[in-house]
Amino acid sequence: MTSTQTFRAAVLGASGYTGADLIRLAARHANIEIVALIAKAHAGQPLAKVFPHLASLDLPSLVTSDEVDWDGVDVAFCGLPHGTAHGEIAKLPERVKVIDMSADFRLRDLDTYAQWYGGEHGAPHLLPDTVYGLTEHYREAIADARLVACPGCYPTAVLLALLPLAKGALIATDGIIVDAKSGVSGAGRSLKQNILFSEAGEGLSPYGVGTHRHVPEIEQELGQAAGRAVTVNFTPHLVPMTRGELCTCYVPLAGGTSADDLRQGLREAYASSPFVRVVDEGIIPATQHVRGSNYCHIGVFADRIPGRAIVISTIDNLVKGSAGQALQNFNVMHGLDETTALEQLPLFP
Ligand SMILES: NC(=O)C1=CN([C@@H]2O[C@H](COP(=O)(O)OP(=O)(O)OC[C@H]3O[C@@H](n4cnc5c(N)ncnc54)[C@H](OP(=O)(O)O)[C@@H]3O)[C@@H](O)[C@H]2O)C=CC1
Ligand SMILES: CC(=O)N[C@@H](CCC(=O)OP(=O)(O)O)C(=O)O
Repeated sequence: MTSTQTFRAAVLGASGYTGADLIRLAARHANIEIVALIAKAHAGQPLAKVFPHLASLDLPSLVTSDEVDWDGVDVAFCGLPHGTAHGEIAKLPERVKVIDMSADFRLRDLDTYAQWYGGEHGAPHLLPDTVYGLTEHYREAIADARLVACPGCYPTAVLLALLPLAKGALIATDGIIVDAKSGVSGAGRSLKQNILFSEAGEGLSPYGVGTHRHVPEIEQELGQAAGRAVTVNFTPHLVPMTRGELCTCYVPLAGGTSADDLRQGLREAYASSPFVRVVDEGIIPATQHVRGSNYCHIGVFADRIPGRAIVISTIDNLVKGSAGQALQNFNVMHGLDETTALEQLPLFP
């Protein structure tokens, strides 16, 4: 649907990577006027100083949240660290719609949240009305939501590949193994030793082995789809590239199904989803095929081990894995065509 209505948007975390990509994409959206850019350490600086690649945009300077006139804001995109976002979102007027890219509102169970994120939730009263923002699977609920919790980048790639298979009982739910890889921008822009060029370059580092906080998020959604508890073995790796994420999922087939059935099931599930492409046999998804775009490419392969298949899913962590998906949710929440301002093709090579 096309509309001429303009929505006034604030970006929290505008000096971070997800904030920057959100601004890059939203600046070309005909229905969005960016009215406030919020930061902490960088507050007071012009956007062009923090992000010279956005210098051609005529946008306000970075400010703190307290300096914003929230009466003049319709929607807030939140790219704050998890553990910070819930407190900041709780302060916003109820009439402001919120699209959160942090992890703070993704887990529905408070005990699970406390166990994996360490500490009490800052806004539990908002959780019951929060919608999980995996657009392709929650469109109707997102359309009516006030607060949307966009999935983590790894859960986005994994769940787009596996949710329809769990829902359709095409795979068994015990013994799913996910081998995941992410570019360094997934760790954000703040300084951390493990993402220094000299430590992340020319190496491949597993991390969060058996303990990564995306495990409960993936299990929450797969469990709900399957109608019973699901456990997933998930191991992420840091790869010396800037953007991109690729998840290789080793899955047990449900009795009698084949890799072809899985491919067919995914094709049917995503027949009306413009950003998910189930690639043809013979094509192997790679991060270079989706870089800079909102696409997710999924490939299905037979495994030499009888009774198993391999499903490979790839996204750009900053686009489909955060800012692009946030904008896709904005479009759904405002009755706009889902692809608005997300039409750009991947950047290759
Ligand atoms: N990077 C990625 O690929 C993805 C990230 N996410 C999630 O999105 C969120 C943002 O990530 P990312 O952009 O990478 O992070 P960055 O570290 O790049 O940016 C964080 C932003 O938050 C601001 N900020 C930090 N602390 C506070 C505070 N106490 N109050 C107000 N603002 C604060 C920073 O402002 P300043 O620098 O001015 O202090 C900065 O603008 C995180 O929750 C992350 O987990 C989700 C999916 C993918
Ligand atoms: C490479 C890297 O460090 N990646 C981040 C994931 C970023 C993300 O998408 O997830 P959240 O929104 O849940 O932070 C990590 O593993 O924590």
